[in-house]
Amino acid sequence: MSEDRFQQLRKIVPAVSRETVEALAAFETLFRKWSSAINLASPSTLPHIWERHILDSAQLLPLASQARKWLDLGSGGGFPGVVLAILLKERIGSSVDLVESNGKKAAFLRTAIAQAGAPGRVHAERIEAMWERIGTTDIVTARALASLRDLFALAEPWLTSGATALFQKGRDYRREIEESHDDWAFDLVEHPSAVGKESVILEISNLRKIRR
Ligand SMILES: C[S@@+](CC[C@H](N)C(=O)[O-])C[C@H]1O[C@@H](n2cnc3c(N)ncnc32)[C@H](O)[C@@H]1O
Repeated sequence: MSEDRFQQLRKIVPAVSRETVEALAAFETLFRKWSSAINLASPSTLPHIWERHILDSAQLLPLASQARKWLDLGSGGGFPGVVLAILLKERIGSSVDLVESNGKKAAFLRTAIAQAGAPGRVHAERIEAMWERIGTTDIVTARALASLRDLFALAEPWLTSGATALFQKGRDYRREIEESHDDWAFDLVEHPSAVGKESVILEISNLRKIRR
């Protein structure tokens, strides 16, 4: 493991151990191996997995330092869900539920979680069917899954039951916020991304549906 990577991650997650950085590097290797067989990420991002995907996912952890129960919707190749599960191994009593309806991707997620011995459970199901199975949670994450408005519809049961959302969003995020206000009211904190210049993490709590 390179010292550079260890220091980069320490800037984002200050208490991270060398063992955890090694587990993340092993996840990156597994990701590359499976990417040649199934489509896990856009090929243009493959040379930059560490920065574009792993650090981008890791930056969510310090925003919820007390959270124990995490839920990642549409986990795809494991961002941010697998990265968070690997980091949460150091936080006793924490876990991540990962929901991914694509069977091949879910098989990859299970392999990655098992390889790392991370506290994650993979559900090869549709998000819409998961509320009763998973129940309340502290944090809901989702990256590159849907517009904010559609994310609210998918995550409504959790976000109206006390969970906080941490949604990574790109440069169009202001338009998405505006559009979502047609149907939803919520408390919002905008965090600048530590990784992408024009990106943000939207911390959303107290979601309410507007009844007209
Ligand atoms: C564009 S990918 C993003 C994956 C990952 N979060 C990332 O940032 O790399 C969206 C993923 O969500 C999954 N997905 C979309 N709609 C879903 C649903 N309703 N239930 C479960 N998974 C869903 C897709 O199969 C796909 O793997």
